[in-house]
Amino acid sequence: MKIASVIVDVPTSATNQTYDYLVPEKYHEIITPGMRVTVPFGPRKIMGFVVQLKSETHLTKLKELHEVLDITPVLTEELLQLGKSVATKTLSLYITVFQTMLPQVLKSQYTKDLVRETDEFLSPELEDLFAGRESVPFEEFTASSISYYHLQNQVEAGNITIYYHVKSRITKKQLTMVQLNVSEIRAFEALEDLSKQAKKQKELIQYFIENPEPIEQAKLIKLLGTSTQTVKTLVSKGIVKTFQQEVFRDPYKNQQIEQTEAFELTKEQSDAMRPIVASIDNKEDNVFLLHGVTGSGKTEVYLQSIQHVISKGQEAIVLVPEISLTPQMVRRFKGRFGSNVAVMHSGLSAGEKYDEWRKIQQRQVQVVVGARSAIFAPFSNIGIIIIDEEHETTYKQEDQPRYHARDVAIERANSHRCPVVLGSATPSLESFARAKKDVYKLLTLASRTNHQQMPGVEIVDMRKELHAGNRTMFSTSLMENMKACMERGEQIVLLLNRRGYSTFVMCRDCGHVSECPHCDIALTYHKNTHRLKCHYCSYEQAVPEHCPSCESDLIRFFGTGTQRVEESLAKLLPEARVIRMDVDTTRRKGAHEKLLKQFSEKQADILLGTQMIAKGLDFKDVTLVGVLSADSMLHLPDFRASERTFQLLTQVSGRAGRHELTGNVIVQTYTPEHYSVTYAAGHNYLDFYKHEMAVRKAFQYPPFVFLVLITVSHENHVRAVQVTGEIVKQLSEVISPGTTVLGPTPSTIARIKDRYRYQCMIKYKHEPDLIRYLEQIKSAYADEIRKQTLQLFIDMQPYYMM
Ligand SMILES: Nc1ncnc2c1ncn2[C@@H]1O[C@H](COP(=O)(O)OP(=O)(O)OP(=O)(O)O)[C@@H](O)[C@H]1O
Ligand SMILES: [Zn+2]
Ligand SMILES: [Zn+2]
Repeated sequence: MKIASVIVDVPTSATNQTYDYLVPEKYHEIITPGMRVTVPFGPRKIMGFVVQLKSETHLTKLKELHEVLDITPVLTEELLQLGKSVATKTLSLYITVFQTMLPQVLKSQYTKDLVRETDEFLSPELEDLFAGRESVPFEEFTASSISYYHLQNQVEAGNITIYYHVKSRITKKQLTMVQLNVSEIRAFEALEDLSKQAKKQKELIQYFIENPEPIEQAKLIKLLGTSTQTVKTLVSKGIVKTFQQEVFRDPYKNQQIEQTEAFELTKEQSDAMRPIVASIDNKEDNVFLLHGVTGSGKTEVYLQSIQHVISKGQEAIVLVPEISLTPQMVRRFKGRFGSNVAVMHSGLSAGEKYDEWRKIQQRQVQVVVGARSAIFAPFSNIGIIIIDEEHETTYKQEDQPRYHARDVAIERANSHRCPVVLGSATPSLESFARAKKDVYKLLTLASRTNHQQMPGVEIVDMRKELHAGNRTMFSTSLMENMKACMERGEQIVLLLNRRGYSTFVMCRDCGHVSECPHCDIALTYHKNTHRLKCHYCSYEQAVPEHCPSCESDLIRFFGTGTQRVEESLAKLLPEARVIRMDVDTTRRKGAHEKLLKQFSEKQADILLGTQMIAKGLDFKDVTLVGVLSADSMLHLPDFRASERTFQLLTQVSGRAGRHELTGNVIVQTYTPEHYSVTYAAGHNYLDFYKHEMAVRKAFQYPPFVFLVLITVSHENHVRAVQVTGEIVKQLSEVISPGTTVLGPTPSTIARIKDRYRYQCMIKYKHEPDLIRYLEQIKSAYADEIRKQTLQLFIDMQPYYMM
């Protein structure tokens, strides 16, 4: 008897367990944990993952599983284990985590084909099935009497692939390749045997004697000025053969990427790299924190460490924050490792993502560069995991499963016995504190590779500007510097820190602000459609002509969107050519890269943008960086507001003067004395760290404590408060004396989509049974949660307090 334990695709806590199914005879030899199956579940047939195989069960009446969907497992043993652990630690469902690990295409059932990958004789029964075709629908296979085991062998030998149809647009691209089918000696003989008239055939054979590698048929024909008929004739004579080769859609194929060579490392760089290499060689799962100022050559250390891993036949995972935002970064990895790199990010189509994933699964690449979810890349022999800009909050997923890529990286590194490298110019306080305690190993790059000075930073007090009668959003100093910079033919980066600063509509007479009728938040004005939108629930309405409250027609837009800065620039500095980069101008695929390319080709003087321009960009002619309003993020109700402000200012300052030309930064602010601003201006991470640590200690925030944020949402205001109160009470009864439970407090946005939101915060240092307590709370409200009248979000180590 063979029994499969299956996690089913029914995302509820009641079904968050394995179900046993009898494995039909025909699957006995092929079924492996990590394969997807369909199983009968109640009246339905649903998808699931096999997590275990066994020969006994305590159950008496077992149903048979319906179908095995994969011929080779889509999740490795290691990923299955990891999935379980992530689910437990984040209080998520197993099925949700498994699906997070896979590309979209594999999350549901698609029709699939068997695709022939060789002209070699397969086996009598498979030849019958293919009957001369290159691919056959999977159903034909299941209807035949061919065993799954037989098919699996052919798949593992690479003779057949299973192809999942996503949509016709995304199906696999095939190329016809031509190759010699005989030995070189036989080819010479064939050349002799051919008559004088068979000139074309002779040329073709001659070509293959000189170039034995397979070549695309279309290319060959063009190259030799020959025809398909010639190829066919030689195929029929058995001298050459053709076969189909799958081409992966390469999202970067239209870009010329120059090959780069390794730099000779500076002393600082090689000092940093030595312990990393030692860890790789000794198979130690150390976590390194590479603290390097902007432009100190962290990336080069990553590249050369990866080279070492590749040469040992191992694999590397590199995480970068939302990679589509840093095409320059991808170019650097592709430039060094060429087609040995898979790239994974949210900007790819479902088909492209699937292709990149398969390159990893089929061991066609040794390196993956990707955003957060690339941490689940199905490599089996990882030699290093790198997380660039480790302080970035995008490494934390904000919906289920609420995992942090850093934690997952450390767990995988432990399984693979390899190092993790966390790199940043502004490490998170958590990571730096761990490095100070020697939990992580600190590596430091204190100077820029070219020994360029860090750029000079001038802080401008915007209150004084206002008093002096300057009502524009540009200080006198910034204006003068921009003009001078343009006269020298150099370039400018202008940062508008828009978060918490969106454009809203206010009545000048009575101060009425247009708010969303379903959420407690001001509506955002969208200029291109001239409408007001809610960013939480997508509600929209036309801009009112009269104030809904006092009938006045003095309705005005407030806040400073990038569009307004652009308009203002056009008035004050008409000669400047401006590229605006924000969510609106980069929505289309590839737009981001196009804009950056234009800027690098000096088709513009000013690059104006939001946070997305602060990171990773490296332009040699940028000598001036202007920050329009440094403090717009400081006043967010979030204990990390100072840290984020410091990080952003440091990162954006790092864009100036990275090459021969010296750089200059102007920071405009209404709070020039704030330590985030002054330490960033002084390029002083260490003193910022000390100051901020003192603040965190005083108010008991991470890294001194761990946090859990529980958010309760209900349509009924009273019930929301009540449930939150009950949770606070229940927790207070069980927790240890050092732990604090705060609440119930209304969330920062107290209502979203007509649901009231209350929260409870736990601060703890050591609470070994916490997960169990939280699970108990979840199950206490399971009924209400299932009916969706109540929503309960539990966020371990939250990054957004809203
Ligand atoms: N050993 C070296 N010799 C010469 N140039 C180098 C060396 N290492 C790196 N560089 C160059 O120095 C510049 C800065 O390096 P890099 O971008 O890797 O720094 P970084 O620390 O990753 O910067 P940031 O955090 O600001 O993105 C790059 O143009 C890079 O090509
Ligand atoms: Zn009004
Ligand atoms: Zn809304």
